[in-house]
Amino acid sequence: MSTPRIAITVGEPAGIGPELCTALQPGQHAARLILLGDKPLLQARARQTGSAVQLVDYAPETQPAPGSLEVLHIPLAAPCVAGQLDQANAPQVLALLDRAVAGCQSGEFAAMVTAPLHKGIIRDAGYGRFTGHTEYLAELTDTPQVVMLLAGRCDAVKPGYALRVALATTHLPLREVADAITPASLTQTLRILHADLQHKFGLAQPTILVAGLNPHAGEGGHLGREELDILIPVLESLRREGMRLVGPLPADTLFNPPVLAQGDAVLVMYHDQGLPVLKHATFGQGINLTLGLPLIRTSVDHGTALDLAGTGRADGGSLLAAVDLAITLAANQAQRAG
Ligand SMILES: NC(=O)C1=CN([C@@H]2O[C@H](COP(=O)(O)OP(=O)(O)OC[C@H]3O[C@@H](n4cnc5c(N)ncnc54)[C@H](O)[C@@H]3O)[C@@H](O)[C@H]2O)C=CC1
Ligand SMILES: NCC(=O)COP(=O)(O)O
Repeated sequence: MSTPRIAITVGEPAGIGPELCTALQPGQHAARLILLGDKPLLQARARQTGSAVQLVDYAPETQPAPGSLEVLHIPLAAPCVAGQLDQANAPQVLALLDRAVAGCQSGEFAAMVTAPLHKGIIRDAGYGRFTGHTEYLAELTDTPQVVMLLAGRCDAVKPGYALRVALATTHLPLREVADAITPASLTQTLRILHADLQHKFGLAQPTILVAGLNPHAGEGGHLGREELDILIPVLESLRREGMRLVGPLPADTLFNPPVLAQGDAVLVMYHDQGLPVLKHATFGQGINLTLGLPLIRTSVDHGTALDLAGTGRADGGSLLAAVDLAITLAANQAQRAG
């Protein structure tokens, strides 16, 4: 069997993505690592941050020399200075994703890993509907609904415990969150999460802890009706299908270790209900995985960190974890396919 190829998009050129990518050690992975980005930028950022890695041009059918990182060169539109955003380069950031997706769909790549991009500069450049990788990849692959899941090891719950936090809504203004949680969307989110806990994480009968939307999970309807009108009926209906669902639970106490220990994953209703807790517990080694896509996509748990770009001080642990997970998921998928 040939060595799997993993596409790694280097993300926002002014951020820490390029230097974290050139700090990867290809010899440590059972896969070919292909960096999708501007080659001169990657060479410059590697020099600036003290990486001696050998960057070679990607040729699909040619196995690179041991220890070298392959680069699929997609040029920037304008020169880039670390830490300084330039909307002229936004189309290139999206072109990296387009190329990675095309390669995953054709079978050229076994999986894709994304280094962080800057959502604001892409919007400033005129991509008015862009809200993040998750939504963009769903659109590119014609997937009506996907689920964002972040995960990291959290020994405070119990040794080796994997804290997995999935989101019922992703990058939405808070004002729009309640309206976005419908019986149909919540049902589909739980179906995708349940199926991927089984297939991607090997949990035969996963237990999902579901957070309420309102304070105290609505306090019996006195602090909001979404639990009574939407969450409880959806959970009851899916329980009748055999899913193990606990909740809706008040989000303020759900993340206490004894409660977390009863589940395999948490479903929160919105971005900042769950991710601050996850990042507090696991920042620097967490991963972000998009569930429900027809391809494997993992990512980092952090953003572009413009304040650190070019310094070589950014922690590469999360990118490493994302690459490792992509390789594992790709190997599992290949094994299932026979
Ligand atoms: N997967 C992605 O593409 C993600 C992109 N973002 C985007 O990144 C941009 C900046 O977001 P912020 O909220 O400022 O978050 P951020 O994660 O870029 O920075 C927050 C703080 O964490 C630090 N930090 C981040 N990554 C680090 C690392 N690897 N090692 C050490 N310290 C690190 C930064 O220096 C900063 O102090 C935004 O446009 C946001 O949308 C944010 C999260 C994920
Ligand atoms: N906070 C996680 C995050 O914003 C990741 O977004 P995405 O770009 O991976 O969709």
